[in-house]
Amino acid sequence: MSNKIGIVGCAGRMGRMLTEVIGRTDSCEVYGGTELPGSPNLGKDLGELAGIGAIGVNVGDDPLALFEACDVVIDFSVPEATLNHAKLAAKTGCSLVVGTTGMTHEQVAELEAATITTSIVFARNMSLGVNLLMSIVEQVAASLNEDYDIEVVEMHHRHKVDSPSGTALALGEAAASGRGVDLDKVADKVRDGIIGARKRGDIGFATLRGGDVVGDHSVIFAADGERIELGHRASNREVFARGAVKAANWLQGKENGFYDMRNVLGLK
Ligand SMILES: NC(=O)C1=CN([C@@H]2O[C@H](COP(=O)(O)OP(=O)(O)OC[C@H]3O[C@@H](n4cnc5c(N)ncnc54)[C@H](OP(=O)(O)O)[C@@H]3O)[C@@H](O)[C@H]2O)C=CC1
Ligand SMILES: O=C(O)C1=N[C@H](C(=O)O)C[C@H](O)C1
Repeated sequence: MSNKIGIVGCAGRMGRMLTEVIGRTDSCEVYGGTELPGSPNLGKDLGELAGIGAIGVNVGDDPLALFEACDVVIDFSVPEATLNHAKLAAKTGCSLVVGTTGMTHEQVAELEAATITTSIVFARNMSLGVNLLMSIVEQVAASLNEDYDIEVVEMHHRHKVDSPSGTALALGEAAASGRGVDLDKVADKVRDGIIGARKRGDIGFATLRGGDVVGDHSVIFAADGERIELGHRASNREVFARGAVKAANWLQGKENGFYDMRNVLGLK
């Protein structure tokens, strides 16, 4: 039976890419999509927005109706909207795939709380490559001591609003976990002016923004005399959309619970 997928934020960069990817994926269909009331895209055909031609599904502004009608909803939007959508998922029992970044620990805990009555996949990066990279970073960090300074560098397009990226933070968490420390205690995210020498054991972050860069991430382990660099570059958003659709199909028939892409990809 075809998996009925709803897309919230369906006119956004990821929303449009999702329509395209679902359109050419067997066993699922775009069943509806929403944008905020007042959006200039209300009433438009999702396929037209995605550049694949009309599919007979129009942009609405009633997320409750979407959650009631669909098997699973995919959400790449903003944290406040995602939390509202998690409540609707909990109320209706509809599954949810969340790619939204920029959420606080408290907001992620709220998302998880919704899984008492539904199933959610939450991943700050849905690509296979980045999820593999996380495992590798954890392993390398576990093998090296604090003589190796860890720095996470990311670059994204000029429209991105959150910093560091969700992926950069997830990579920092993987490094911290490998080293057996709490990222919140060692993260150094802001450097400006006479800040003094680098603190041993810190995990630093650097953010670059510009042009149409889809998403570049590097984790650098720098010691005296040598440097290891592990990285990933996304050259289009399709890698994220493919991961999200895989997660949406994987969720069919799953127990209520809070999952991530490493569950979906069988990496843990
Ligand atoms: N996990 C992953 O693999 C990836 C995560 N992301 C993350 O996904 C998020 C979205 O990215 P991107 O697509 O580039 O951003 P966009 O701004 O292009 O898209 C977000 C869309 O959501 C809409 N929106 C906002 N609030 C609501 C709401 N309450 N109901 C319905 N729609 C809403 C926006 O409308 P409007 O423009 O009118 O505000 C917009 O159309 C970001 O947090 C980004 O970091 C991105 C790529 C990959
Ligand atoms: O906003 C984006 O574009 C992206 N956001 C995610 C993040 O914050 O890590 C994932 C990807 O890098 C693209």
